[in-house]
Amino acid sequence: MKQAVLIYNPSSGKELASDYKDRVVEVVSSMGYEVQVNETTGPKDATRFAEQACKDTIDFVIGMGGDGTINEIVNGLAEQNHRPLFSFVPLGTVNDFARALGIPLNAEEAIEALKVGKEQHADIGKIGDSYFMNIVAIGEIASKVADTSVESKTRLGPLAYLLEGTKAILQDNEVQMKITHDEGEWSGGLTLVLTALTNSVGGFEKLAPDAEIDDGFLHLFIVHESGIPGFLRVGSKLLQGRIAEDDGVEYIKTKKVHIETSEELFCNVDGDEGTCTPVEIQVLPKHLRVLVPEKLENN
Ligand SMILES: Nc1ncnc2c1ncn2[C@@H]1O[C@H](COP(=O)(O)OP(=O)(O)OP(=O)(O)O)[C@@H](O)[C@H]1O
Repeated sequence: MKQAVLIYNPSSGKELASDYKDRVVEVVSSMGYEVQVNETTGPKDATRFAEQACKDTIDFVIGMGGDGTINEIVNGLAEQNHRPLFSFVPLGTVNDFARALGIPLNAEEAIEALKVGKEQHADIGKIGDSYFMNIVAIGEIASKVADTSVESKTRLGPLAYLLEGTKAILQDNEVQMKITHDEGEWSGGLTLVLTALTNSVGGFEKLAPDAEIDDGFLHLFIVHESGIPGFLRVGSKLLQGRIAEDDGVEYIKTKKVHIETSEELFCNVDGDEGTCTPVEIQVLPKHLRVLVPEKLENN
């Protein structure tokens, strides 16, 4: 019999994971799997469970939790030779990877969608020694968003990100950066660098409208605009899905990027605090096999 492992975080979202666990087991069992359930208790548990699932040559890993849990699972899968088919039920406040993959944001619908899923390849990114599925953001704003606490995210939802981001803009701190990518180099005073794998960032799905989940590229946005007026203009272009056209933004498709900064900055990796600069970021094309709702197949 095929083997599956469910890894879920009981504290995710509005703490609804436990309510959905039994239904996931029921649905995945109906797909012909024997299902083992692993509940996380704290940081990196999901990574350890995912690594173990690979070592046990499990066929299918299902995650349930917010982007933090899904990121931890991807980190557990990424380094292993045997990488099981992967899917997940999103329970976070933002759920960027689910948006990018077309997985329903409603947990009950996402669970039912497993039954009619199709396999698709997905790129992932590597930053230093860890992996991401969605975005690395570097700059004062990015550091602030990573400061948003789990409690505050649960209470305020996406508003928490907006509040923290706005506070950071008001501080108006421009850092010197040197950015080396496949097409050359950029140096100067910068407020924000975004390195995206998908089109969905911070719950907003128009950052990189051209980005496909398996296109083999990092979509690099260098925002060299500082101050509130410039940011508002960049923000309004972003809302229209046209940020790449703004004079205050460079947009480059690259497979690798190296970023050095005049002062050490934390990188915000998939919404959480990651490593510090300097950093090297690269794409690992089609590194994961994911189960997604059928309509993505023809994209
Ligand atoms: N049982 C638990 N109780 C409390 N915290 C846990 C538990 N298990 C894991 N965690 C922590 O929860 C974190 C991830 O939370 P979650 O999956 O909700 O992501 P998130 O990034 O907060 O999601 P989002 O930002 O989309 O709401 C993990 O990094 C881990 O440290």
